[in-house]
Amino acid sequence: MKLPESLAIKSGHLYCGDVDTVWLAEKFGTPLYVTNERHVIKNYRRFEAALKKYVDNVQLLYAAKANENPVLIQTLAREGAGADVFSLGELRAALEGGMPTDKLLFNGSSKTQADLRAAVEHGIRISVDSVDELHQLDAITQELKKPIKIGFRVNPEINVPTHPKIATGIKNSKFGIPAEMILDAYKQALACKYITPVGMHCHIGSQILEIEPFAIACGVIMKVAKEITKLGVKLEFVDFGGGLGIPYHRGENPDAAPTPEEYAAAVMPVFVAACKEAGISPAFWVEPGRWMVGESTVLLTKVNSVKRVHKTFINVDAGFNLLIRPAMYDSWHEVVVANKADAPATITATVTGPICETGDILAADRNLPETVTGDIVAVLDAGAYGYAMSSQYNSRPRCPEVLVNGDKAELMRRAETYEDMTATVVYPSWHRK
Ligand SMILES: Cc1ncc(COP(=O)(O)O)c(C=O)c1O
Ligand SMILES: N[C@@H](CCCC[NH3+])C(=O)O
Repeated sequence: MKLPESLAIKSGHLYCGDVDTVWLAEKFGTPLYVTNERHVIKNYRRFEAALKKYVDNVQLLYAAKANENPVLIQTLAREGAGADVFSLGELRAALEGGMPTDKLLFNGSSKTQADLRAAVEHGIRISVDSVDELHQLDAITQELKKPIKIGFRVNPEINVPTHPKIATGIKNSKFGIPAEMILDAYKQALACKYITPVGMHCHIGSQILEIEPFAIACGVIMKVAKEITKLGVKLEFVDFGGGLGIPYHRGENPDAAPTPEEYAAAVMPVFVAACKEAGISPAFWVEPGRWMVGESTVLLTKVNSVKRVHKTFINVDAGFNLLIRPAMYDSWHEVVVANKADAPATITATVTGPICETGDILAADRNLPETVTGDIVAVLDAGAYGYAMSSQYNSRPRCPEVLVNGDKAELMRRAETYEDMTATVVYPSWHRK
């Protein structure tokens, strides 16, 4: 199996950077998320360099939803990243991570008045998702007498080869405004006293392993850019969203995941030509989440027991409470027995979590080395939508997260406790002791 660059095998153990994951599991306990910071930094630099080969005016907005740990956001902020934020919580994480407000875009198809108000008060650009939202924003800006720059999210109506639950730019998606209705939205925005439309936003979906849809979307969006320029909109940015997939299948028949260089080679010429034709020079914005952090992280989990019945179950201490992707999208994550990382596969087994649901399977029917109680199983490529989508289901406190940099390894989030989980519980008066 071709491991992600964040990992290596040394003396039979799986390493993250220069740190033995088996040692990490012992020191910090399991389950444990472990992230290679240098890998995240490398990814950021590579993505930015690929785009900057074509135009200088490029801004990467890390999709904070993929992994909103403020430490990682700080890592990316130091590299110059901004963020796509989808909630007040993500906004706060981005600000705490040190991202400047002019590198943030407040996204969302169902924003509250409080969301809009916060964006206006912080002076953060907003991706407006409906004309109704525009009118609400108009009222807020008039009340606060504060100007705000916006873009609209355009739905390019493109089918993408990914799981239907994460295809966002398809015709019947809840996101964005269809291209045929967008001119009217911009006209209405131009008429608002404190609102200046300066941008355009789209996002066609996530975990996309083909490049063509990105280039097609760019063409559709830039056609709209030309039209709205004619209306009098002075475009400062066009944001093409995220979506670049990673190779979750790493064994036989590995995923042929596109690279940022391939992405840039397909998309940037379309963008550059369309800008030239329309006589505009907006910044090129992009919102990678998964590609930035997905491969950087493993979830370490200990084997509680091995059950040999009609098949072999390896029962581990992490389940869909900590990594919901396999249960939610039937996603594939490679698993490696971290303390037997170069041992030959001799059994076929299913790695199951401790949650009281049949669907709590992390990896089904995998070829693994002989595995026993106490072994450490590493679930690969868990950095995006892993901890971020975790829960406390079955009253299980969330596990800690460790950040590795070279040979250094420290907590970037401690384990939750029972007290953390119940801190918000309030007993009604007739229940008090
Ligand atoms: C608006 C928006 N931008 C960016 C992303 C990040 O996508 P990905 O993690 O696939 O790069 C998403 C998630 O799909 C999104 O909804
Ligand atoms: N949560 C999804 C990706 C959705 C991206 C957010 N729009 C996943 O784990 O693959």
